[in-house]
Amino acid sequence: MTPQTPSSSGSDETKAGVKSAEERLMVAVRIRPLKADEPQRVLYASSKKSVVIEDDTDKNDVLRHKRGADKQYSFDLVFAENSTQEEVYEITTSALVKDVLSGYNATVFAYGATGAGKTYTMVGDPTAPGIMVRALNDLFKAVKDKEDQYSVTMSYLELYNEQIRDLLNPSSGYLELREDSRGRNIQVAGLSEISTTSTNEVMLLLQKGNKARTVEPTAINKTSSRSHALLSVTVKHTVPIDKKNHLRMRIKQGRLFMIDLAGSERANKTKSRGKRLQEGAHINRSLLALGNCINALSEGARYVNFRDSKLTRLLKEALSGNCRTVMIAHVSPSLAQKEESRNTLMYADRANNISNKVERNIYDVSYHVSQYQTVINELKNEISRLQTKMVEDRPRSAAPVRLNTTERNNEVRLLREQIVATFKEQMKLRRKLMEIDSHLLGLGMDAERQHLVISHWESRNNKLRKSKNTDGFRSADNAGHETADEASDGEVEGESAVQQAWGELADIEREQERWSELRTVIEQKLEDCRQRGISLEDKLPDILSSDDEREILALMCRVHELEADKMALQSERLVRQHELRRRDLVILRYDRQRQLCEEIITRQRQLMEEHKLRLPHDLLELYQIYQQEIHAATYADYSVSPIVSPDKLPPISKIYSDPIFRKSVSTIDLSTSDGTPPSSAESEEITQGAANTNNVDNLMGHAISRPGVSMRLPPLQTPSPNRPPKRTGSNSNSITQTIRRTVSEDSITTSKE
Ligand SMILES: Nc1ncnc2c1ncn2[C@@H]1O[C@H](COP(=O)(O)OP(=O)(O)OP(=O)(O)O)[C@@H](O)[C@H]1O
Repeated sequence: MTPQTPSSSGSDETKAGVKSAEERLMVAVRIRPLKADEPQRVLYASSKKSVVIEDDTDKNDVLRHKRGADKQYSFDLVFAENSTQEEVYEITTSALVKDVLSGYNATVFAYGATGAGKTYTMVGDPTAPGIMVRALNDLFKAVKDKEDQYSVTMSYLELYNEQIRDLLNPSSGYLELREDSRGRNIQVAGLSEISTTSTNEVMLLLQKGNKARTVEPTAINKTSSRSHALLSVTVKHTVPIDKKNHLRMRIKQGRLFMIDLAGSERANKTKSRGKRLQEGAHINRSLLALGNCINALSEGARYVNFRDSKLTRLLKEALSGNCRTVMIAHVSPSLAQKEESRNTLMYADRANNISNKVERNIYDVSYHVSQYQTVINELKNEISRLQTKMVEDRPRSAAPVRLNTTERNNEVRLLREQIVATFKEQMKLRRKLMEIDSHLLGLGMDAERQHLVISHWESRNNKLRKSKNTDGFRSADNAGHETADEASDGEVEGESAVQQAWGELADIEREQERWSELRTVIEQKLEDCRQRGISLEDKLPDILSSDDEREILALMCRVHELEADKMALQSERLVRQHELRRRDLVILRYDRQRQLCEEIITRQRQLMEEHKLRLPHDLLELYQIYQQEIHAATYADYSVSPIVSPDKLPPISKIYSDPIFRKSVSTIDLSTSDGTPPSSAESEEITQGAANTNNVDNLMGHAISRPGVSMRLPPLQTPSPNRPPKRTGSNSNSITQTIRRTVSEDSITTSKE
């Protein structure tokens, strides 16, 4: 077992995929400075790796003093009182950021008693930013200008009184924690995952999240965090598999968790009463559950109960899964907090024994291509085995001599047929395995989709419940009742959608089990078939001369080579299809973004008009350029891209009414898609719409034509909040599903070839 170093990123990828290594959780201790009102220092860093708690018994009381003694604790790192924020970040976390960029999961969490300095380390203040700010800064610096390769998403939640709240969208109410039946795949239903590549935006989000945290004064800390805060950043890096061939892509995905735990506390010390007392009980309960897990893990227990609290369920991956983890234990040097500091150090000492299996998360996008590659490799191995046999001079029996020519020829023909038949069967079984793998992959994706459906409806229901409660407080006018009724309808709908999704998830899991069993059976059949082929080859020396045998083996080599070439071609074709579909998806996404921009611009213009705002000249110019661009794109795309329907490229409708754009309106050809002129009603619609300067929305729905292209501008497809998702999910779901099915059909088609 390697002790975990925070600088462990590197190239450890193996041919088969990814190498995993056992790494010990790194434990660092940070001592905060003594405050002016604190009486006496009893704790200090005795070296860069050790802390001492002094014996504070009265030195004149010899007997008691003898019994007590200074106690030293050792850790991976100790940060003394004068350590800076930068030092702490650089030594504990900066390397984790690099790890996350190369596809590892990592967690850094701050533990300690109330007022010991956890929030200072994790969040800091504007003059001394903490780990969260610095890590996000470094991450975004690393991916800057590489938006085509990296995508970054972030979420921030707080666990307060065993309830989860989205700190980036605090109004969404309490969120549910979900996991599959085997306690894996832990997800927070409905948590916002914000995608951004802008450092400024992310800093604003972080500030917003920190402001939304539950903070209350206690006797020990004026700004005591009463909740555990979990910030998660996921970085997805898409790179070509080999430099020459940019069609095959690979995804590395790393996730960094940064956690500021609430402080462990003693009610009498924090002078907590009422609500504070209840909070404290929750905080302590979850920290106790965490402590139990740490104890069990450090003792190497086979079963660790993570289910006792939401905190431990959320930290399960960080503590026992595929994750590099750093714990920063915080202590105060003050005599007043000696007991808390001792407990923290003991807790941290235990955590020092925990180890995790860490591996890089690399997913081949062209999964099916890798399946082909596996079969090609197997064929190549067979070829080299046959070639070795060809050069071997194997002992021969006298049988060939005893047979006459016809008998020998018949025998040779029969053997050749049998060998070819077993080879064909092997190929059939290999393809069957590929189909099963594709199906299992599809089932995995289906399961993920069901989790998404559940998350979606859970969060919606939370919102509905919240709005219903708010309505309950309002005056009992009709409108209020209607909204409440709608909310409960929506809730019922949501509940049944969630139930259906859980049902489907259970079906999928059963299906996964069935197919996995089938896979094992086919794998065994393939092995039997291979052995049969080998034993047939072994019969060759008994009936054939060495030249005849070589001829048959050479023939077999050729058959294998041809099959391998065929597979290579099929995989190449698949790669191209993949790439085309991927590009289609990108185009669809851009088109969606463009439609949204369209709507935003149009609405903004409407507002400007309503408020009679004069548009600056340069903005008008920009509109004009935009419209020209849209026209140019329409002409260019119409001929080459069948995916982007030309009727999704409308100009800004309101622009037609602007004097500056009148000219371009007048050039619009009012013909329909089939080349025939529009009906008079249609022409009228267009003319009236264009002339109506006050009603932009009218225009958004009207038919506008360009040379050879008729368009009825589609409304933006805002999903109806009350409509349950279809079984195939949202648009993007169905796209994913289509892709999976098609790919899976590809392998099935090729298997029939
Ligand atoms: N290393 C440090 N240098 C300077 N000031 C510090 C340091 N650590 C903590 N402080 C100060 O001590 C006070 C308490 O720190 P902080 O709020 O971070 O504690 P905490 O462990 O997060 O407490 P709680 O669990 O109650 O939220 C704050 O005023 C903070 O600025």
